[in-house]
Amino acid sequence: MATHAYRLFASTVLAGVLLVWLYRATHVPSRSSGARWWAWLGLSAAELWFGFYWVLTLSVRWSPVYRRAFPDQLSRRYKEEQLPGVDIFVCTADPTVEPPMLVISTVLSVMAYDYPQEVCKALASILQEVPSGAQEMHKDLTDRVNSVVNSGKIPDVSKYKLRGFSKWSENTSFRDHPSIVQILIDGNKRKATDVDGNVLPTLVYLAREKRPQEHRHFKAGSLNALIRVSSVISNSPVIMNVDCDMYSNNSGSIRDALCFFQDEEQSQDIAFVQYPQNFENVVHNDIYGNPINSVNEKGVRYGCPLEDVITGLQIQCRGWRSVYHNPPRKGFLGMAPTSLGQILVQHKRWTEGFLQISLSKYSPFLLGHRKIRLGLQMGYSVCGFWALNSFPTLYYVTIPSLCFLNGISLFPEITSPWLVPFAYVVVAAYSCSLVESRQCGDTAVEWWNAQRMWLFRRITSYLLAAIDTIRRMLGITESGFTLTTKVTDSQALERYKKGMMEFGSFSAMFVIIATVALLNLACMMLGVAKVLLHKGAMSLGAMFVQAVLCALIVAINFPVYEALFLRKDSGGLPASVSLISLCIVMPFCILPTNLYL
Ligand SMILES: O=c1ccn([C@@H]2O[C@H](COP(=O)(O)OP(=O)(O)O[C@H]3O[C@H](CO)[C@@H](O)[C@H](O)[C@H]3O)[C@@H](O)[C@H]2O)c(=O)[nH]1
Ligand SMILES: [Mn+2]
Repeated sequence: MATHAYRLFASTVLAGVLLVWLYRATHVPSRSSGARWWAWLGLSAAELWFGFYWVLTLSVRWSPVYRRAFPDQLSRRYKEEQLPGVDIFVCTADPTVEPPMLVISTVLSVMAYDYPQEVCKALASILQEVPSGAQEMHKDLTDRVNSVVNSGKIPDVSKYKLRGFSKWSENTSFRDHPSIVQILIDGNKRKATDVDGNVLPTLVYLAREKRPQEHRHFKAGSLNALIRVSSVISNSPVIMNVDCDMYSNNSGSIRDALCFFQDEEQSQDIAFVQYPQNFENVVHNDIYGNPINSVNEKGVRYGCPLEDVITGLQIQCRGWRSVYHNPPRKGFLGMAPTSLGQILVQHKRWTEGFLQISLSKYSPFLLGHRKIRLGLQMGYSVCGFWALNSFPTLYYVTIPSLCFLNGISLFPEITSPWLVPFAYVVVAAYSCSLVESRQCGDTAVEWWNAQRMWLFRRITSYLLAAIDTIRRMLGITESGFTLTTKVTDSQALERYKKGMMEFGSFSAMFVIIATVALLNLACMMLGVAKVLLHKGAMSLGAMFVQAVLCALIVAINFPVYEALFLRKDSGGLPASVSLISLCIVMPFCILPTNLYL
């Protein structure tokens, strides 16, 4: 029922989009109008893209599938010893941005799964650059781990017990060391139990070999190293991958996932089950509009910072299917970045990875041709083309406002019937997004914050990702994996909890954000003043849409003005950012349009 209602609604929006395109095509101003003609052309291109992109997004809403696991049925059908072995991989790459205590908590959480340990020998592998005493559950564990991290040396007592760690000698370094494998708990040899007598799973520590001249292939390299070790130690048929910042929140998740893998009808085709990325540290009315959905899966490809997506796509193209499982009790809880800079950098990495995939032979349309359904190809492309949204969005939040300032009208007048499709498309699209947010449990404020982040991401992360992808294709730069920082300083955390946006240091991304915000503020104030002074309020009719658009951009940018002018704390925008954006905005306010458009 809901699906049919959505399809009907989507058809009306499509009609609106077509009418908008029709208006653009039939009302083109004469070439002699100069600036207006150019601005019109750009706006038509932007709207053409937005319409096309909206059609792509239909694919993920057209026929949704809802899954439920019945773990009781699983227990009824399979005896404990018939259940397949499961190996759990936890990767970590850098002890400064990923504190070992965080990694240890994640490892402990996955060791606590409700799953027959004797049978499955759940292998929790830690891939870590510095040694740590992960299995020691003493009350002074934190101190000891931290002292190992700070000194970079393992105490002799551990060396004696755990000989693998002795390979961390004076001569090894972060980027240059042999493979180190240490079985911390061996479920095979003796019955390893915790203080309460519960059986513990096998726990293995692996630091893969690293040499300065060899490419590490980021997380994909880690996972493949873990797969090799696991094939020797346990050779379990099922692998589970958890990021070091994503701890288990439900001891039943393995059994839930197995319901799909063991399903009598569908299991033959199912290669991976993914759980959504949920975050624990997100506060009420989160300023950044988290959570961000991503995936966890198995099987790994190199050559792209989005190893998960490219591998998942390849698996699908080989005829396998996947399951997205989003149970009411969250399977995993992770750490969301709590500063704007971190979030934007994380999104830049994702966007760049997606665009790389879309432009390569692994593009969902090329690789997936005749192998996966069109809907799935489109679904992949929704993220695949994130980057391409940057140019039309940047255009839409600058040019109409500048034209407003200069008295150039680009939209139907307030009295024109052509205004209806524009208004309908915008109101319909945003109401739909608000309803979806509310259904996911977000508050209206969170939705509003998410719209702001949507704008920021498009004009910064997406834009820089597009530019860097072009640079990479020209051979100027190489792509990298910028780890998301998992430590936040306490003052910044306090500000986050109060719902303040964290800017802080200088960044080109902040310059773009501040410039767009300032430009719109200037256009709105000067534009309204001009209309009132010279032409009277009646003339606002021709500019109505642009005035509203400009005012909305100003409204959504409120935290930016705060950070530019009002805030005194260290999370505000640095003076250098304000200065540069002012210097960019000034000329546009003074010069007549004909000179730059
Ligand atoms: O060179 C690297 C870089 C990262 N990692 C690990 O990869 C995981 C994810 O890294 P993180 O910095 O937390 O990135 P996120 O953006 O939070 O991760 C999302 O995006 C990644 C792809 O970009 C996916 O691999 C993740 O599953 C997904 O949660 C962590 O366990 C890291 O330790 C490595 O092992 N080696
Ligand atoms: Mn992460």
